Amino acid sequence: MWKLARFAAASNIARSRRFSAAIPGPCIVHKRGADILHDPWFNKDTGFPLTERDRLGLRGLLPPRVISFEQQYDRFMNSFRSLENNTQGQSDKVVSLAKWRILNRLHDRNETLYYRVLIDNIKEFAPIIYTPTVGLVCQNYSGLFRRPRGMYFSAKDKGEMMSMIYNWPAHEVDMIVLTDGSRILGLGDLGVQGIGIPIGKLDVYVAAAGINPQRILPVMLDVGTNNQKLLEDRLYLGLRQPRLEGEEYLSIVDEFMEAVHARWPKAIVQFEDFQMKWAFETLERYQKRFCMFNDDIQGTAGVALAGLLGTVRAQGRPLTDFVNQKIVVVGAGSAGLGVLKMAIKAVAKISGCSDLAAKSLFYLIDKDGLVTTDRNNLDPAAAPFAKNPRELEGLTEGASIIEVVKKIKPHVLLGLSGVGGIFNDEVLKAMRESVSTKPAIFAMSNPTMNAECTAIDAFKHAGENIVFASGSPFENVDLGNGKVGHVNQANNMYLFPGIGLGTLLSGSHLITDGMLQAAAECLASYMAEEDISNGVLYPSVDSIRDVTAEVGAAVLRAAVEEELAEGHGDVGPRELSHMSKDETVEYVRSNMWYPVYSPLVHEK
Ligand SMILES: NC(=O)C1=CN([C@@H]2O[C@H](COP(=O)(O)OP(=O)(O)OC[C@H]3O[C@@H](n4cnc5c(N)ncnc54)[C@H](O)[C@@H]3O)[C@@H](O)[C@H]2O)C=CC1
Ligand SMILES: CC(=O)C(=O)O
Ligand SMILES: [Mg+2]
Repeated sequence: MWKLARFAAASNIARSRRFSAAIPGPCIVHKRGADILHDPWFNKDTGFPLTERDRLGLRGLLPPRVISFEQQYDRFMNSFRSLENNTQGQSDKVVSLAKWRILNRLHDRNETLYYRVLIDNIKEFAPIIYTPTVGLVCQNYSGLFRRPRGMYFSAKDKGEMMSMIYNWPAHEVDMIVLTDGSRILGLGDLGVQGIGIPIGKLDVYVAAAGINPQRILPVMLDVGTNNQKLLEDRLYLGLRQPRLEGEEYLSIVDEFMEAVHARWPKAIVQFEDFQMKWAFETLERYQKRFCMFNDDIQGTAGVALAGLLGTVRAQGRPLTDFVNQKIVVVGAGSAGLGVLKMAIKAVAKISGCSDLAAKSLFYLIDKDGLVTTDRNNLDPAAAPFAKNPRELEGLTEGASIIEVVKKIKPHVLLGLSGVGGIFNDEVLKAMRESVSTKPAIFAMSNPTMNAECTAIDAFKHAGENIVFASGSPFENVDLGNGKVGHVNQANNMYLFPGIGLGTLLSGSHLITDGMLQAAAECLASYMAEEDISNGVLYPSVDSIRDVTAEVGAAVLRAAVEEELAEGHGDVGPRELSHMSKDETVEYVRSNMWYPVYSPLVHEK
């Protein structure tokens, strides 16, 4: 497929072509001398040409030789490779943190070079700046902290946020990722240390969607933590108080959202890793007022839906067969319930059945087992998906995963529980009895330690004909005799960058269900039949810019259809509505920022 080839892994030829790209337009800078060297947005290290050194008062502040961008790139990659060699034999944790540190130092020093190495090596570096290593970084944040990144709003800042927001140095902000640190991946409440997640997600935005890094803002809303270990840790950098609750909590989030909206009315706010109750409540509260979405509920749902549709195709069945699938979802949190909501709508749409009929495909399990209407204190959020035990033929309230799998013999077993290893040998072996010709196992919880099972165990116990996907990356599995068990990465990183970029370019002031559904449908149809039949449901992370261009275009076109598109920059709603599908993809692609050194022009 041409589109897959376009942004395939950076071969040397492709790279050298990019290094000799046309001269970029100038960039205005309001500082001079050492201040520029200490600003990672503008710093070029030894790459400043001599004329620029003169113009900007840098002469004498750098060693005399000018090093090209390509040489700087190679120098960094050589250091990275030496680090890999020098850390051989050390624990995974030590190696991962060492890799994160070397990348982070570059990020802090020279963003242009940092994002270039990230874009060109996204498959290798995503597991460092994103899941799983970002989880380890968050767990150790207070010890790893050297310099701040993003903004921190705390419960102590109540009443001050409207002025604080102006402390951010950039005039324009397009994309904000916000967390309160209450449910960081599957690692629980990490308080202020959760800032690593917005930083990592925004790095993916820059790498995958080409959002300009000068227009991104990671934000931590520190309302305290209920993590006793952190409260007792003398190095902990957040507020040492229990989390705010109820109206006190909401008033902090309200104030932040209003402050953002006042300064940057078009900025998109992605809510990330909020505990379930606040994830749903804030989505409900803001989705019709602000340009926002919740990635764990909505982004994850779209990626899982694309995977579920892929599993129907992988069995050689038409999509209308979705209605005959049996799907067990383990985890009734923000992610699991988000998946159910979107998937049920999709089943009803594809097969023309009622929502009620669509619901009957799904079995929901949480920490107390199978969710049924017999449950005492049934969570209202899970209630719409609770089974009537009278219709279950032998399964009762609270049935365990193994009981449900043995009884139902599902086509798909999907985990969003945050509990590592919960798909144990027995559960995986029971999946051999699945009624599907290609049973699917999605161990979507992050980071790696929290995955419901490993790829090796899945292929070993559930059989070689399964389709496997995980939230964090695993290596493909060698099945012997030259056969390979393909590992898909079912992670919302395939959607959120396109949702953000498509919304930004549409100029819509809201993110609607229609726009999100368009994103999911686009991802679902991205893979060719041949790949799908080989169990390859998602594209390689190497082609993430291409995926994002397609997803972004789908989101933009949905906004146009819903008459929400107000345009962006010089391109107004009329021009957007006249673009063909291919033109929209090209338009989105051409708006992706790409890291090159721009000539710097000083202005007072
Ligand atoms: N792959 C991806 O793109 C994404 C993965 N996730 C992952 O999903 C996980 C859950 O996220 P949320 O839904 O936001 O968390 P959550 O805390 O809202 O929900 C967790 C759910 O798992 C259930 N659970 C806990 N222990 C269980 C057990 N022993 N058996 C069965 N169910 C159990 C809980 O009852 C709850 O319903 C996290 O690990 C997160 O990293 C979340 C979003 C995206
Ligand atoms: C991927 C993601 O958003 C999560 O694990 O929470
Ligand atoms: Mg998340």
